[in-house]
Amino acid sequence: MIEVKDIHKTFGDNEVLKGISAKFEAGKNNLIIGGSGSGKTTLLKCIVGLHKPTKGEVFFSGQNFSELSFEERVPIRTEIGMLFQNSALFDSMTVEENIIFPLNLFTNQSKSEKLDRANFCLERVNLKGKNKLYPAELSGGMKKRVGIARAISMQPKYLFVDEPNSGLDPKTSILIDELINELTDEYNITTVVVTHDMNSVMGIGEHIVFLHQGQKWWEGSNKEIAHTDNKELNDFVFASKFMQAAKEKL
Ligand SMILES: Nc1ncnc2c1ncn2[C@@H]1O[C@H](COP(=O)(O)OP(=O)(O)OP(=O)(O)O)[C@@H](O)[C@H]1O
Repeated sequence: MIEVKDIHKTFGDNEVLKGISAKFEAGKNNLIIGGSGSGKTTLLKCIVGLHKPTKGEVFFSGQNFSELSFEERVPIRTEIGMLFQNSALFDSMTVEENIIFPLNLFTNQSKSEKLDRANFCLERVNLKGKNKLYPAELSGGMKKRVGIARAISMQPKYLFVDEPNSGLDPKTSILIDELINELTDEYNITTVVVTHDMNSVMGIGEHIVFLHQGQKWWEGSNKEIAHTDNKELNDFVFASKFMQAAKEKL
């Protein structure tokens, strides 16, 4: 489980996060949603340590990450898998080399152990045999799946995903969501996903934190969202006529 307590983040005179507290449980898809500029990515970066919160604390399985030194954070870092926007694959490396990269950095595994792990992860994301391709030879959906394979190569306890559906067609988006959902469940991962995608919200949003103007404005599940009377959340989720019509049928 991950817990954030009273997270504030200010850039210059721009107070982006104004005291966010939330718990993200293991084995659950935890979604952070909100309008553009509401602070979603900033919150994600504060949790993983890419930003230092101006105030507040982050706990990984009860351990206060915020008060650890860079070296003391290493064991937790090795338990974190990340998939950021545009998949962030290394273009000069093959698919296999990309997946093995974290294993080279953080483990003493032999070459054949690393290869076995890469093959296992590739199979798990339905890309068996694509080892020797380069990122430029992959579609957007395949790149995301390689990104996921790399993120799970270290068997993470925590998985952070920023906009997994950006640039994907609706069908591929759903496949990526389902994959994240299955892995979360299968390995009891604490998964935190930042998303704009309403299909994801309704499809895999077991626990949703809605940010508005730097604050936690609403929290609940995809089932609860359909019946919320929170105005800002309603305006955000059911902005389109199509979503409004869908809501009326729920
Ligand atoms: N490194 C930074 N330096 C200064 N300001 C920043 C920095 N990172 C983010 N911000 C500001 O913080 C605010 C929130 O940005 P953030 O990327 O967290 O929003 P978001 O909700 O993820 O938006 P989007 O949905 O558009 O990606 C924005 O006003 C942005 O300009």
